[in-house]
Amino acid sequence: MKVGVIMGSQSDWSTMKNTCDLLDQLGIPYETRVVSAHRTPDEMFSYAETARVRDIGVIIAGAGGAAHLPGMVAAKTTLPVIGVPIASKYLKGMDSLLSIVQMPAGVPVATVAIGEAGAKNAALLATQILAIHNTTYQAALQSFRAAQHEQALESSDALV
Ligand SMILES: Nc1c(C(=O)O)ncn1[C@@H]1O[C@H](COP(=O)(O)O)[C@@H](O)[C@H]1O
Repeated sequence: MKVGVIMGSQSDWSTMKNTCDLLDQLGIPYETRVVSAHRTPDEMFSYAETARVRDIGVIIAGAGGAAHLPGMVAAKTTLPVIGVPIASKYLKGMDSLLSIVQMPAGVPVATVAIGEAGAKNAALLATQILAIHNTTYQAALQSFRAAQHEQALESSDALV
């Protein structure tokens, strides 16, 4: 089972690369695609409708501005969808965040923080979902946490 990483535009890649780099680090298979509710609506529906049979277990959707992509994908699949708000030029991603997070009851999108931190947490959340029944992924997450723990302690030592 893999993660589907999609984004509304190629211009989102500098943020969404953080998701893919972390999935690589954790050893999680994924595919990437530019799909847009606005610019390629038919392809977006087809992506969402076929995701499960193509062995995708979780979808991570990054979008900026009027960020309809995560919600529209969520409307067409019962796979979990994690939305990453991209930092937009004029409104700094507040538009993206509110577009993604304020879903009506019945069609959830798990929304993470704006930008790089959110993109990384999306990868971790997706891995945690896939790890429910996968002990290899559980071990990868434990190693990640252990390394993070060491790094935090070391950064504290470096303050002197
Ligand atoms: N929010 C969406 C959707 C969508 O929601 O379907 N499609 C493109 N976009 C967003 O438009 C922004 C500007 O895109 P361009 O840089 O291509 O003009 C991007 O952040 C993209 O996610």
